[in-house]
Amino acid sequence: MTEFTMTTDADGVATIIWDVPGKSMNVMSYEGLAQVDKLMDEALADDAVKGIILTSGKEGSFAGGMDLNLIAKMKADAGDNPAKGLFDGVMDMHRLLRKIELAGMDPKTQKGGKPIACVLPGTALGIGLELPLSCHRIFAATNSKAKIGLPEIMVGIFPGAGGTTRLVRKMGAMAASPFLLEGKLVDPAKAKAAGLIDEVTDDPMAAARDWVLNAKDADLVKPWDAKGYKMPGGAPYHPAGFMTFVGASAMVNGKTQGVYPAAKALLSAVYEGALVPFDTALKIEARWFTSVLMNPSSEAMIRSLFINKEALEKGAVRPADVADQRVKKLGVLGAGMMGAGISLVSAQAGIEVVLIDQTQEAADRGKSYTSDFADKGIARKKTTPEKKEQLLSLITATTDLGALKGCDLIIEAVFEDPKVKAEMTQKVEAVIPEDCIFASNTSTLPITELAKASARPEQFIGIHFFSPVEKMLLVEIIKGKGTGDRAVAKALDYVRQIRKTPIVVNDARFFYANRCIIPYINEGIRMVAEGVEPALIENAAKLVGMPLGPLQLVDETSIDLGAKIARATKAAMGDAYPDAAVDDVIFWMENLGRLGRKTKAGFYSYDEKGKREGLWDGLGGSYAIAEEQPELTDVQHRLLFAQSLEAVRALEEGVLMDIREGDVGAILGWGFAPWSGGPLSWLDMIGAPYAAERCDQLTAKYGDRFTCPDLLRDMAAKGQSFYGRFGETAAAA
Ligand SMILES: C/C=C/C(=O)SCCNC(=O)CCNC(=O)[C@H](O)C(C)(C)COP(=O)(O)OP(=O)(O)OC[C@H]1O[C@@H](n2cnc3c(N)ncnc32)[C@H](O)[C@@H]1OP(=O)(O)O
Repeated sequence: MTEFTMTTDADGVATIIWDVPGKSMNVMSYEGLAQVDKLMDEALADDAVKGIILTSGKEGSFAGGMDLNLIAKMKADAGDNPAKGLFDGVMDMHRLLRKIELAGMDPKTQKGGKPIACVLPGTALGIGLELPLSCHRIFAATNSKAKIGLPEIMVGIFPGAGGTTRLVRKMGAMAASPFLLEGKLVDPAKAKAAGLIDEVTDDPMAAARDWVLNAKDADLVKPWDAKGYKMPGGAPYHPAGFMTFVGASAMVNGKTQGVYPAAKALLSAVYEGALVPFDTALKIEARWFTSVLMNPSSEAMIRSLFINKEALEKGAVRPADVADQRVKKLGVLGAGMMGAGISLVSAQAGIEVVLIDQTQEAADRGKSYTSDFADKGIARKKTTPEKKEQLLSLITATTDLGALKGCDLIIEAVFEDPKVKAEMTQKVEAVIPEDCIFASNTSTLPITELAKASARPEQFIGIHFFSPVEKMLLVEIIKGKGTGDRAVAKALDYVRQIRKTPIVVNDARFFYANRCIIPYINEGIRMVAEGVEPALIENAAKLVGMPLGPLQLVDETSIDLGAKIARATKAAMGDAYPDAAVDDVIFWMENLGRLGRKTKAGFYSYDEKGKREGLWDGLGGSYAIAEEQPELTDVQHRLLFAQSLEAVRALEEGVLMDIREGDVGAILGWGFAPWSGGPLSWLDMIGAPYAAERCDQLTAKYGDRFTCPDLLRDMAAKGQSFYGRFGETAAAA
């Protein structure tokens, strides 16, 4: 497949166009690298060529980077000695980019090279920016929608095609760190201001051509190849540079708790590379990049956070034979926090919204959420007053159910009371079109039960948002027993419209996400009851990559909600209810009125403004700290297994229908240790035999809730992994 082509004009300007057939955006492949390498060789050797322009044939983008599908299997493709195979492959990439950079110039005189410009019509990410960074000048089109940067760290790798070494030498470690360590993406104007690219213009091809035809020898010499080069901000052996590196290291460790291999490797590559000449630094970068590619975390992160996330967003689990169900008019019942957030994200997607509440004041308050959100955007120059008006014009706040006429989707977000919900369902079904889909945003009530109030149970479904709606990326779609395919397709098409990631699960107590997060919180609280040092519980959670410790999480979601869930679960389970020790602590806290952040008192103490201060020292008064504290690994495993075993049980019971959804949903829904790729990926990482053995040990020590699920036991016996057992499509059924 031809991915790069070259033409040379009468003035000797060779234009190399990157245009991968059948892709809406270029991505780099092994074949592409070989092709651009060959064309560069030809252009550099051809006396008729005076200069080169590298650009893309895609409108609005240069490239999305190296093909992440390829990176995910690079290790498997690298032969019997994968570390060597990977290192050699990375060094080949470095050689190509270095060849572009040196452009055939005489190494002694630094003269006689051919100018190479890169033209970016828009988005340029990963190697799609590293390749331009090796050229002599980068011209970008004026395109405020374009994203420019190095997002590799977000999927568990780092810019390993010279981007790390070049950026630090170009702008200094301090200025480079948001791009390298946080994967910050910017539009062309900001990229130019930051020094990532050189020019932004309406006609970048003309500007590049002009530059190529007039460039001087000195214009081709990169700062790091020029005599007397000094790293901006200082190299680590200078006091200022040293402090930058110490600060960056502390910041990275603070943010990642050392569990993300890519962040550590990146810092090492930057530090060690800054001490040595450029070409040696590239080798060091290649060595660290290889170590990251060898680490199972990078494969798991790419799989869950890019490949499978994207597959779910693009309809991997959508019923195939249902026509397009995009939403035109949405009715939202209940203008509280969830209803208001759902209205906001729907209006942002251009959907007409009718927001209903019992009083006009309540409905207006819900709409004002969108207004306030837009005001913040205006203050931060992310939107304009005109766009705000446009957004607000899409939302009708009213008490009149008649306004729901013509809606093709209703999302009910009223009080979590089955009676209230049933009444609303019936009232609303009387006015909406026959074919309208009715969804409940309940987080706790079974969909099949709620659907009993509906005259059209096949059109009844759960669409469960997480709070705050505008920030949380996951939407959990719940199929009740009677839910039909059109309702599932409608929910999926709607989630795609609002640009969130869906998972589809079968109905069961707490569905999937809450079902897994509750055992995590409960395990933390149970440890408090046992006298485990609360700081040990919270830190153990952070050290395995959970964004919030279980005690902080219950403070955020509120302790009275925890108590309410505990009462309802106990009522439903009767004697089989396993969490009495947890209730002891939860009800005690509830009686004390320490309900979490909202009362500025919970497992943590808060100041007047609600800022978290530290763990509440009164806890030890009733739940004395035991003299003997458990091993850190035991605490960590209790917290991880509590969630992961629940995910396995959800899979066994058919609540989860696809293991991709189990992993993606866990990371996006409740922040399950992203470095691991999700709970099922984590179990794959530690291996089923070890996981089963740990289950037995934890069961003997702490109780039956750690009993190894049959599925995991069977996998252990057969030496299987989840992704191995469930195959390419990863479908559980
Ligand atoms: C050593 C070097 C390492 C690297 O370079 S690692 C890769 C670093 N790059 C990334 O992490 C970026 C990943 N891609 C994205 O985040 C998004 O995509 C974009 C922001 C680039 C674009 O988003 P949007 O405008 O919403 O378009 P869309 O539909 O997501 O993407 C257009 C098509 O491009 C494919 N794509 C983009 N980047 C990559 C990539 N890096 N690897 C594989 N595919 C990619 C998508 O899948 C899709 O494809 P289809 O048109 O077939 O649906």
